[in-house]
Amino acid sequence: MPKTSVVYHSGYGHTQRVAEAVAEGAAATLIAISSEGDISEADWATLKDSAAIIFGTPTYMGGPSWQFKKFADASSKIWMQQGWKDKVFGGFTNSGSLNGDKHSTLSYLQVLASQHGGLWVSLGLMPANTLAASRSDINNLGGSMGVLVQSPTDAGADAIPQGDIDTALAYGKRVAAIAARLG
Ligand SMILES: Cc1cc2nc3c(=O)[nH]c(=O)nc-3n(C[C@H](O)[C@H](O)[C@H](O)COP(=O)(O)O)c2cc1C
Repeated sequence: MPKTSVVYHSGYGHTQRVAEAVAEGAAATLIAISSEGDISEADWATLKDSAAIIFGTPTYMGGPSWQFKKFADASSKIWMQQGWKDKVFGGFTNSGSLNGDKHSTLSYLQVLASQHGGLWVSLGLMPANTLAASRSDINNLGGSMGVLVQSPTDAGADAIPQGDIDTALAYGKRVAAIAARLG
């Protein structure tokens, strides 16, 4: 099985819970970006060795957190050498509102992957959008580019709806399977 890594930032633990679900689905290594926006040299080496990299960040003010952006900017050194070219990439974001402008964040993650010459993996799940649909259903937020998650702002990560966690699990599995197929 090719190595998959999930590199994410979480300010208050909600996005971390999503990262854990994606990593569980992908059997991936988890790399947390620190509150200072840094990862270790060993973490950079892990990313270099990975066939697939999945980015994760909360949506803050309609985009990635500054800590994730600092990580992305630091990856410009790798971009110079096209060191991540042809890797498989994916992404997820989490916010307080059902919409919350998460699309802007996912678009940014896709652009980052594309700058690195990567192969972006879509969500690949049909939306749950019938009258009977609920927040317990897979892809109930109806995304297609990557994983969208909504966390109530007055509760901890355990209040994230199961449908969103299941979506994250399924996406991790999909990214790892595609990396294996290309492997
Ligand atoms: C600085 C800041 C900006 C935020 N901006 C947005 C936003 O644009 N849209 C939204 O729906 N929620 C927004 N939120 C809410 C967070 O996305 C939400 O609480 C999320 O679960 C936080 O994830 P975390 O615990 O991993 O940091 C913002 C929160 C903070 C602290």
